[in-house]
Amino acid sequence: MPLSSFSFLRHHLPLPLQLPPTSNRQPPHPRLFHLLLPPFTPRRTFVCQPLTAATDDMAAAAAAASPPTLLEHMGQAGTAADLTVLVAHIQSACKRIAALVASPGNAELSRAKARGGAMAAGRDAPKPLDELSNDIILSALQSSGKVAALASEENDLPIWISDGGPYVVVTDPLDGSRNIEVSIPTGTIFGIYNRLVEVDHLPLEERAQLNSLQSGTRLVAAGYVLYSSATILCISFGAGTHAFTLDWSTGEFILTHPSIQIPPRGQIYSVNDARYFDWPEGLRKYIDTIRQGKGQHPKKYSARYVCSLVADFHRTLIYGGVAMNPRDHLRLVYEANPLSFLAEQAGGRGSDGKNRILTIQPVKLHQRLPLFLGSMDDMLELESYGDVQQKVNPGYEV
Ligand SMILES: O=P(O)(O)OC[C@H]1O[C@](O)(COP(=O)(O)O)[C@@H](O)[C@@H]1O
Repeated sequence: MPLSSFSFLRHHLPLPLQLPPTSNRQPPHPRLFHLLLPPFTPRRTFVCQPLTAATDDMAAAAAAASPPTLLEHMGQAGTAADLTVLVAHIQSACKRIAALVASPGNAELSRAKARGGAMAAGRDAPKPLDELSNDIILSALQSSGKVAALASEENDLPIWISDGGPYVVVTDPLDGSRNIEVSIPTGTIFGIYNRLVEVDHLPLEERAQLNSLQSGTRLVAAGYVLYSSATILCISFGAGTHAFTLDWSTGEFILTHPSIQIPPRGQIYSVNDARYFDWPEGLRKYIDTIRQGKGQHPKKYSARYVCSLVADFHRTLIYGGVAMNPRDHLRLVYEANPLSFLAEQAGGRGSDGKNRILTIQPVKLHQRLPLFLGSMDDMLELESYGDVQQKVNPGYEV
């Protein structure tokens, strides 16, 4: 029996698991039904019948009805061919990073570290995962043939890849990697710009620099990949924010959250509040007020802080509220800009406490700033306190 027939049947056999009648859970995603099926048994002999034209039609109809993969979605949206090729390479790189962060090798890395440097030294020393992730992304971008320059958190200077590449990519290849040893979610963040053809005549270093310091308003696309209980790729091409979940059985990112709209107001604030005593008066007042349910929204807010930017942002995008790091810590070019673009495309806001992030002109590749992201009403209320940027930044150990 051809494999495709199996795959068709897996999608059409009745579900053996019934949801409890009182449950308000959504039924599982159609592409994931087969994961709930028990292993194939000879009792289901009818599945071995050859497929007829009718079943072929049904298979085609089912394929048309199922949610698209990332690349199918881009095809339907009429995305430029060059951009589709580039995103195809980025998604492949991120699947490799997803496997890397889940690999048993990490446990050995952390045990060796805990033993106090018993790891191999020099050329044989294992590379930290953020460096490995950077290598994976660089190599994917090189083989895409679509990238002129890459600016990454892991490199002091932008890397010039190819004169003819139509795009420039900025990235934090593995944010939150300090959490890896305890299996807390991590993420890749990326932004895509057009190459500035008007500076093609400049010396290479200057060209690379100018291309990487483009203002966030010029982003063509931006996204993140969250490596957590599910691997989720969230992306915007400037027409809404959409999230795709990796189906490990097929290796495809499947559209699971089309046209995300961040609720105008949430009930969650996300901040490292061990720094309360270093915060300015305005921020303290804001947090004190919403905690007590005395703000514009009459409910008491809850606190959630993973300390992993992509995870904190993803939750905020779906549930609403505000995620913030009020000190000069997060990076404008490859963290704040892409995430603000996604927030805005979902109806939310990204600011440094005063200004819209996307309008801040970067002057340095690794420039840091306070970052506030979230629901429109929560953000406006927060900014109305004026004094929310933390000026004291002693460089906390943890
Ligand atoms: O220590 P803080 O101020 O809570 O910062 C935590 C933030 O720093 C990050 O870990 C990023 O920091 P690094 O770029 O130094 O890895 C984010 O994932 C997280 O949101």
